[in-house]
Amino acid sequence: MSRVAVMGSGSWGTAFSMVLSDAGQEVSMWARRDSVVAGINSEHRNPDYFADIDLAPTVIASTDPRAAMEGAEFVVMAVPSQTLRANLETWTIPGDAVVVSLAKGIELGTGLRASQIIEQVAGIEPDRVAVVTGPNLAREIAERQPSGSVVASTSLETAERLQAVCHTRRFRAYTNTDVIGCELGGATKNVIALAVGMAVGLGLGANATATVITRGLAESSRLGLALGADPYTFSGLAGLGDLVATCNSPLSRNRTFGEQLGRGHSVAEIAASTRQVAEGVKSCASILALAQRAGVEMPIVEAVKTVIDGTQTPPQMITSLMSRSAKAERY
Ligand SMILES: NC(=O)c1ccc[n+]([C@@H]2O[C@H](COP(=O)([O-])OP(=O)(O)OC[C@H]3O[C@@H](n4cnc5c(N)ncnc54)[C@H](O)[C@@H]3O)[C@@H](O)[C@H]2O)c1
Ligand SMILES: O=P(O)(O)OC[C@H](O)CO
Repeated sequence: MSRVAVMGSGSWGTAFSMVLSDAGQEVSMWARRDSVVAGINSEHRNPDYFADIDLAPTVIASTDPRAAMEGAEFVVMAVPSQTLRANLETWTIPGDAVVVSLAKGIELGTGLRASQIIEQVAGIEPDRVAVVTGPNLAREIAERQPSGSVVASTSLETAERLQAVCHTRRFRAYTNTDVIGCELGGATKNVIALAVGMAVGLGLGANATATVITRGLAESSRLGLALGADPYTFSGLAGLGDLVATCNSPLSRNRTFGEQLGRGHSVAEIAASTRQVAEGVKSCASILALAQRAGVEMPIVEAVKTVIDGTQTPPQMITSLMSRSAKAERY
């Protein structure tokens, strides 16, 4: 049994805590709100996320980050990408713990992936940093539906240690050492899901959504290749797998956000209607900046950003994408 701290008690932090406890680990969660801690410790339920599903009694919670991380061999970052740096700056990671990111976004301003933020802020070597990614809609994981996932670290040994603590008969974790590709796949699929959601909200059909998904994968792979990723990662669970799950599921916050945009709601209205984060809304800008620096064309990401910025409407976005010059199909 390993002791694992999960820093963040939102959707994915809560569902991943269930995976870890199902795999036999002792889990200690950090939450910001007293009511969430009280619910987990006394009712064994998170009152704010999946309140209908029981947590194992061995899952405990605290609002004190130091107490949550005490003695942990793995510290899991389960906060949104744009808040990771500020949270990490206030935390002291214990001893030689492996730090694991669940985040799927690129930091605004720096263009850093979550693993790079962890290395930079916590001063941890890459071989002690890992990520979990793949087609893992939190609600389905919390319901213990079967899913594949990817645990990635530049150190295969670290990835295998993480695999050993979270692999279950319902959560099939595959190792990967291509952290760059795994994190880029997870971040870019959120932006592509916004575009697919817009197409759905506009009433477009399967041909349109399949085209956005496929060309979205092409531009994500192009970016990955330019930034040193293994292109095969993009045809795996962290790439195609997550893209398909997110773009096809009404459970996805990014696809849902896009769908609301397609139905004519504004970014501000949609953001105000939920407290959950659709990472693609911010990461479209940071991913586009990364692509421009690398000289990579990402027309769908660029088009999504115009809608988020309010310079195009979703129908105009579709028209502008369809009006691009004719091309050969290549990555
Ligand atoms: N929900 C999913 O299905 C899912 C699946 C895989 C990956 N992810 C990724 O995991 C990360 C976390 O997502 P989530 O779904 O748990 O998000 P969420 O919005 O449900 O929860 C975020 C958690 O972070 C905490 N937090 C700490 N500091 C914060 C701050 N400054 N602002 C906002 N929240 C703060 C919140 O209290 C909350 O507990 C994201 O990068 C997301 O893309 C989510
Ligand atoms: O709800 P979303 O859009 O943040 O997607 C959740 C997961 O990343 C799916 O794997």
